[in-house]
Amino acid sequence: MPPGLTRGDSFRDVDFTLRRQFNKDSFRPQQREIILAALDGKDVFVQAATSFGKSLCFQLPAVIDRGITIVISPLLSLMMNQVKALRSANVDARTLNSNTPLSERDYIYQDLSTGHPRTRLLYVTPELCSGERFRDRLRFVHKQKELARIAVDEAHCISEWGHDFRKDFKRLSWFREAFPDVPIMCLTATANEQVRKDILSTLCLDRNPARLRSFTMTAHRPNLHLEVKFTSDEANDRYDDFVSWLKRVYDRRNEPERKKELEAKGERVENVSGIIYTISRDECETLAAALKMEDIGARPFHAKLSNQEKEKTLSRWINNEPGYDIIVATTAFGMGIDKDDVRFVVHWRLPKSFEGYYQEAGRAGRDGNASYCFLYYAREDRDRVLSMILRDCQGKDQESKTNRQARIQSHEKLVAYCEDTSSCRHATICKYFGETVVPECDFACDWHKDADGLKKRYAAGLASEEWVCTQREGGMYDDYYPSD
Ligand SMILES: Nc1ncnc2c1ncn2[C@@H]1O[C@H](COP(=O)(O)OP(=O)(O)OP(=O)(O)O)[C@@H](O)[C@H]1O
Repeated sequence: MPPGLTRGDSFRDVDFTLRRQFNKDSFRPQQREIILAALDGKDVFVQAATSFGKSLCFQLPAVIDRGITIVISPLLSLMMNQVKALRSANVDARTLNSNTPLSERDYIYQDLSTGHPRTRLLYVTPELCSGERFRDRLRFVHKQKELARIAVDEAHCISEWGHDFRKDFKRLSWFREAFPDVPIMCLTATANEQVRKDILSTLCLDRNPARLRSFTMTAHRPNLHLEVKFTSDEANDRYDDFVSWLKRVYDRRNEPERKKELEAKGERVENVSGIIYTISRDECETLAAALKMEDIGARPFHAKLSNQEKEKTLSRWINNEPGYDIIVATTAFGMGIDKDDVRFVVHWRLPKSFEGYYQEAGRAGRDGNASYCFLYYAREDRDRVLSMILRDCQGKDQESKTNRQARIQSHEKLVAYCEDTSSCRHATICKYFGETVVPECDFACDWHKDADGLKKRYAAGLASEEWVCTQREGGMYDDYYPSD
């Protein structure tokens, strides 16, 4: 905590604040330690699995400490959702981004100009942090000793070695230069050794190791049942395979005993909440329409829909309304959305990166109950995705070249994961993130469930390398849809 900032003793009880403000009974393992380190004025690095509860690690100190906490986040949807949740818990949280209405923007700047802002948490984009107007206000707040902490969420975006590199994150080094006494917390679910190093050096947290507390937890999510499903352009059997799986789930829920249980809980048979990630808008629309034709409650969700339509879809899906059981989305959907009963996540096509795959799969089972994560893998998609990556990463500067190399590597690792028929999926994931301990897998992956069956499906399901190579050389996989 910057010198001069004091806290009222009544708020120092983190358990009390957890219950009173956040309506939670107890901390999850390590949360308390992280929060106490932050309250102690340390810089804090947190790496923890999706759904661990990372946000609380900066939100709770922000409520306890005097002054304002600036939260830097890369995604508008993520910011909006967190702000909404905090405001409903009576915390004065706000966001300043390209969508913020003028009146709110004026209010926030005015609030900062007082030097003693009432806002407890201000969520901003990294781009905003480079603007002189915003920086000026923060300098003033800092002078008044009211700048409590800087929290960098999704901190892997800092590194060109990461899958989601954003150049503006690099400029966050300004915070330590401008406010050397203000603690910084950075959080991520997906970072390997190189990315971790980059985060710490960009934010200058490695300059004073005594001031830094690092919490690196396992990426393992034991309740996720991971399965790779092999397919090809020729077989084109994703749809039938998925629908027959879903109908089997519905059938089981329709059995008299089970149905009675569900009715007692006020649940519908078809209320098996899920997300299907597609790679393009067209695919998203056509798939949602096809599922709807079969009376499956699926809805499309992509950037070109109106805000009104997206909000309606989202809130009905979150509230488990009939006809809104499955969201068919393009990538990035779900980040920051706090729906805990998502029972399955399907990747209709190979995602662009290993980290992206695991982040998206991590939207499932946030309540800790068993959930399914299917990835449909075709070698043709492997080559299409690679051509997409090469097309997206054409920058000539060193940063762009490094990022291109990192993204190609991540893609290759994901392909290797899909093509692997002799290891536990969870073990491969943990190893990817640099963990040395092999995680327990209680039949929660296709290899553990049936290693022989997996090998057979692999042998039968994919197009041959020779055929894919011929197609590739003919330029068949060069054009791919834009994803948004
Ligand atoms: N101590 C706790 N007790 C109960 N629920 C908690 C606790 N801490 C966090 N949660 C809940 O866990 C859920 C996930 O938290 P959060 O969104 O912060 O996860 P995250 O670690 O940021 O995950 P991701 O990287 O997937 O976004 C939220 O619903 C949050 O309210």
